[in-house]
Amino acid sequence: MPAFKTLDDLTDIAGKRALVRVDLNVPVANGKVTDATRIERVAPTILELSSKGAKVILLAHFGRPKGEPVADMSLSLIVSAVNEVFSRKVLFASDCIGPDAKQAIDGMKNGDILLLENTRFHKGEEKNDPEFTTALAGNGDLFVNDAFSAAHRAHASTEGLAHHLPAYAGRTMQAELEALEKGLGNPSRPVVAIVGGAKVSTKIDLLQNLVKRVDALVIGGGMANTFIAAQGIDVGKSLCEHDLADTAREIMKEAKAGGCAIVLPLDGVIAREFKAGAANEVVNIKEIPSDAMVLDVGPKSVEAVSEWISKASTLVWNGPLGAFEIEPFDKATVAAAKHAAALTKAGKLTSVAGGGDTVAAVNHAGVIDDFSYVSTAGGAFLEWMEGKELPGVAVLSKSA
Ligand SMILES: Nc1ncnc2c1ncn2[C@@H]1O[C@H](COP(=O)(O)OP(=O)(O)O)[C@@H](O)[C@H]1O
Ligand SMILES: O=C(OP(=O)(O)O)[C@H](O)COP(=O)(O)O
Repeated sequence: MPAFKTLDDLTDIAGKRALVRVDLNVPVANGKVTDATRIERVAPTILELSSKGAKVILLAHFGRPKGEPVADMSLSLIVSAVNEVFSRKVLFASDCIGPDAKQAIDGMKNGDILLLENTRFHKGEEKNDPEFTTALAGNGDLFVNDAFSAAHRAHASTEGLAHHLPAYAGRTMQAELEALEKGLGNPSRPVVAIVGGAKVSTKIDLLQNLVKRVDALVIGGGMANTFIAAQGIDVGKSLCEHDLADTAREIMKEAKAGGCAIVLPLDGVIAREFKAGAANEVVNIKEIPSDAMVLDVGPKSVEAVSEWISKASTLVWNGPLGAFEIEPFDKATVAAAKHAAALTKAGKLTSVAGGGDTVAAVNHAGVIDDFSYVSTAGGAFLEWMEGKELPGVAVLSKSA
């Protein structure tokens, strides 16, 4: 467990401007937050700081807008969900630096909570640019990082700020690291990992190390399509990153050499439209029509995944097996979640799942309370599992 300062080290903060990095990158459909877990998890830190009289200024990203304002990635869309979870009125400023931010901060009273607009609307955020970081730091007297799920990013608001201001870990940051260490610090074998979802390019590299630490890697979702295509199989219009075929082949080679089983789908549920209730059918994974896309793994694959979960003593899971937000493409994810939950309840499995959408999926399956631990983090949790140093955590230790 890394040593860092926590909120317990913060005394006499009435009137101080606390810049708090949180992860509010929550799933949204039709303008509504569909899973508020990440908001709920940062509430203790924010309400504690507020009750001690700090002016609480929230920094967060939302989606991947690539350094420019994008209307449907505005954090204004989630303010009402934040108000609801905190049972408080949270103020909002339409920029995270500059005159709009300054005006809003100058108007704050002790204990107020202000959410600043998406930090990723500025190119300097992801570049960890010193000029942008200095501008952010100018709005605060201290920095609290409570965004464990973004701690694998060395961005201005997750890493840079800790070089400018006294830095502290928030309650969720602390709790996540403690829970992961307790559940997975010395995992009981066999360890089975399930990795699915859509963030193929940002997660595929970490599989290279993960296959050295687990006994089996079950691949589903968009990630699976990339591995299937890498074997020369046509995946039609499926979500797939063809330029990562070499990386996928390399991972399969390394897994084989190290004795880690790679489990890929045998069949898929295909459709021609990405929408709920779209006409669909099950096909062999080698027979995907060129005008169709795989939106879920099929029943034979679910059976195989369930068998691997049954063999596991420890399960780590990030990324849904299919497009679970649109029925009936949630079937495989729900079946796997229920199976893992039942084994956990029976005391036969330690199960840890994480990631913004994975949490939503496990919630959708109705079994979130039966998992051993559910992390808010996906990529960060897998990188932690790989044994990698997370920049957002490392900098807190250095500044302690
Ligand atoms: N076969 C698929 N085709 C398209 N999208 C998929 C497929 N399988 C999963 N997804 C999508 O992956 C997304 C979640 O991926 P990701 O962001 O990597 O997970 P997490 O947020 O849990 O880390 C979901 O929105 C889901 O719809
Ligand atoms: O949703 C997140 O990560 P996750 O999809 O791995 O759970 C975090 O907010 C990080 O987002 P990013 O992967 O765009 O840096």
